[in-house]
Amino acid sequence: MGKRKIEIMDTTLRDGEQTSGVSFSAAEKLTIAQLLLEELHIDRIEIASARVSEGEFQGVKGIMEWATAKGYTDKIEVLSFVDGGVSIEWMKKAGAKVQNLLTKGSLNHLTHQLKKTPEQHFTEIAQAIALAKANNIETNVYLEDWSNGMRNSPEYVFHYLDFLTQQPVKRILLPDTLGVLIPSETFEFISKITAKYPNTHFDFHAHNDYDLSVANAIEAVKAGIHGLHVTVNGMGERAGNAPLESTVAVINDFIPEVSINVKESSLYSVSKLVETFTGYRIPANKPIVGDNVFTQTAGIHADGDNKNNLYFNDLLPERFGRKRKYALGKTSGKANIEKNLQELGLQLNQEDLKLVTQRIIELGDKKETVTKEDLPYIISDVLDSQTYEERIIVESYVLVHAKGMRPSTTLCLKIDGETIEENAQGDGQFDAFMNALAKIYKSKKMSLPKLIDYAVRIPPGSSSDALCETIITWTNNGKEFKTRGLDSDQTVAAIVATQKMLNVVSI
Ligand SMILES: CC(=O)SCCNC(=O)CCNC(=O)[C@H](O)C(C)(C)COP(=O)(O)OP(=O)(O)OC[C@H]1O[C@@H](n2cnc3c(N)ncnc32)[C@H](O)[C@@H]1OP(=O)(O)O
Repeated sequence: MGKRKIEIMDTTLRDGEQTSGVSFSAAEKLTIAQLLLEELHIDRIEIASARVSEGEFQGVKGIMEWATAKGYTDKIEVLSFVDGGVSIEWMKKAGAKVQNLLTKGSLNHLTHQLKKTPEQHFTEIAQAIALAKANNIETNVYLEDWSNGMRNSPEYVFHYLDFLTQQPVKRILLPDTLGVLIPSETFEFISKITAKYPNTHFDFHAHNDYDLSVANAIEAVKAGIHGLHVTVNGMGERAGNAPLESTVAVINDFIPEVSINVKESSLYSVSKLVETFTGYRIPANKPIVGDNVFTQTAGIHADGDNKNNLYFNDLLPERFGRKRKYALGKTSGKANIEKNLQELGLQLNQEDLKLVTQRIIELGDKKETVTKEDLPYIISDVLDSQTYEERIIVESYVLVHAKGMRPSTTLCLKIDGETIEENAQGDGQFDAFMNALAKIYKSKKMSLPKLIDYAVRIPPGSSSDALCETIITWTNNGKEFKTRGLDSDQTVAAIVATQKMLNVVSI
């Protein structure tokens, strides 16, 4: 028997955009829509709410022009309202072809928000569906607050579903709008519905208020649901929606009787792009996509990985386009350090390895972060040897920051013994420094890694003359790495980190 297919509907561009403080531009929406459909192979996407704004209208119009040329119009959905045709008119002008009509799935919401009777609501819904059909727009229907409806007014929900399943509706969408379900209830409610209406397509839409969105989505699949709603990075209102990444991994690893289309190996790159567009940072411990989730910190774990991969589970980072890392700090043993040295192409004898391990543990004890790129410096320092020579040295600089003037820098850089001087302006002191550096590199026809992240923190435990730790993330030839600088001045710490970067890439 073939596997049961579960449709994945991604609503990053609609419900995900309801994350407080997040707003996509039309161009960002188009890029994300293209990646969701073509790179990740998501089945359907919900891209906006109708009527919201002119920007939203332009976003939908742009996506629909692209989708029409590609033949994807039936994969693209817009949330619409029971509003006497205003949403349909808006969608028609934007070229959208599928409405997800927002209706009331609990008697409580119907009575207190719309202040209507079920019969009045159903009549208006039938009109909205008919009007859409007349305009060549297909209809799916959301039962907003459905989960509370099943708890508190099940007779209303079933009365409504009896009516709705007779309407020309393609899918019925069952949201746990307030994220109140627990897995056993999700299974019970959805089982009742799929048993009663075996010929109707139902989607489940989870929210994460109790951190149960993925668990609920899984129970919905077991109870016979046909589609699941997710968002990239679990974005969404309040605690967000079911995260695409973990929902996909759990289904693939634990429910073999169903299949989904999503391409796992592109999950990480799309997640990072959405993070960049939204400025909504992915927590480091977020499964699949967080910075730390494929990093072994404990020495014993790194050692076990060398001995038959004893500390691996099925979530291999390569599945998601990622790599395992080995952290450096006070819980590192020599196995962690050897793994990092291998990556840098460096080797130490056992005695030196012990000394370097000891120094890293000491730094970790002082709460300092140690990156792989710090290793050459630590080795050179600990072994007091010529192991590591700097080819490139920031010899001197003047940083100017004065009110009413653009920040500027004069920089003298020594490359293989030759000193070169340049001036530049920038948006800030460090930007001016980087612009001067870029000029020097250009004149020497050398390429400079790209800065992709800049984080400053004060190591906990520092006294009032606090040291700043600046950790800069760079990319060079598709490889990402971090360097760190420590100084009482933030810009100087950044320059220290930059000098390390210049030498690391020239090893
Ligand atoms: C599934 C979900 O996540 S629900 C999220 C729904 N999406 C959104 O709200 C998108 C953003 N919303 C908006 O831009 C606006 O709220 C609009 C354009 C939809 C409406 O704006 P406004 O007219 O200013 O009203 P407001 O924002 O206060 O919304 C409340 C009105 O919507 C009505 N309403 C609530 N649910 C619905 C519905 N399903 N269909 C139609 N109207 C509804 C309320 O009864 C209320 O009407 P009233 O003022 O006549 O009492």
